[in-house]
Amino acid sequence: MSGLVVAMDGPSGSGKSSASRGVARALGLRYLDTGAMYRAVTWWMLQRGVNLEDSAAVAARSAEPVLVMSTDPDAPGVTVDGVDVNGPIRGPEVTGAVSAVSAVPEVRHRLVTLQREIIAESLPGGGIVVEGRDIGTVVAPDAPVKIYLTADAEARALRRTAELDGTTVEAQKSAMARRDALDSTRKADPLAKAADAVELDTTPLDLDEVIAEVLRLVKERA
Ligand SMILES: Nc1ncnc2c1ncn2[C@@H]1O[C@H](COP(=O)(O)OP(=O)(O)O)[C@@H](O)[C@H]1O
Ligand SMILES: Nc1ccn([C@H]2C[C@H](O)[C@@H](COP(=O)(O)OP(=O)(O)O)O2)c(=O)n1
Repeated sequence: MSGLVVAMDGPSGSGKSSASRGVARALGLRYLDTGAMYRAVTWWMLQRGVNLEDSAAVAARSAEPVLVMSTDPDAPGVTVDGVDVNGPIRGPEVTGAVSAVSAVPEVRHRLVTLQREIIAESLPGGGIVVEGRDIGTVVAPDAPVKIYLTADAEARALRRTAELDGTTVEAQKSAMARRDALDSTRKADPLAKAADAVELDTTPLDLDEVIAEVLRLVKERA
């Protein structure tokens, strides 16, 4: 029995996680947050004192962290070497370092392999909504539904600021612009819209409207 894969890509704050979880819930699918995987590896590298400026040092240890993902859209999460890291991976230290770690080809190769295994395991149960930066282009290029979410920089910064303590819209805007630039220009698997992805600008939409539009696209395409 074949299942459905919905690929959801886009920059930080475009609404990927919220929309993907909502769509997975509505369709009874699993949900995979690939950004949490890059964040968890980054947390592990920082814990071990690996010099993140040295891509060879990151590559040399990239096979060590053992990640276990929860794909329940009501309780998503990640453990690394058995440690629940769902709090720390959202902190400023990991957020500031994750682009450097995710630019290392060995890290990407390992995580893309793991992501494809998780996708394959979900198919007999109906399928999965997978969100990240390279899902429609690299991880699941055959996904029948590919969405590229965007929102303008001000809206994305406002959304992130509302989630985090002790930050301002301006600080978020510049941190997000820096991360977008690093994620977009890396050689391996850059943030890019797949040619066959549908672009959805979420700036004027609330979350329910975004979910409804994605569900409409799933109905039309899958
Ligand atoms: N369409 C929307 N309108 C307003 N706020 C939104 C919308 N989509 C998501 N949000 C809020 O914006 C924040 C970032 O959304 P998230 O789904 O984490 O984005 P991403 O995964 O792309 O970084 C969250 O607090 C979320 O509740
Ligand atoms: N498929 C993916 C997912 C995330 N990444 C990288 C790039 C991002 O800056 C970080 C963190 O991703 P995450 O989706 O958690 O970021 P946001 O929640 O959107 O701020 O990981 C990636 O390179 N490839």
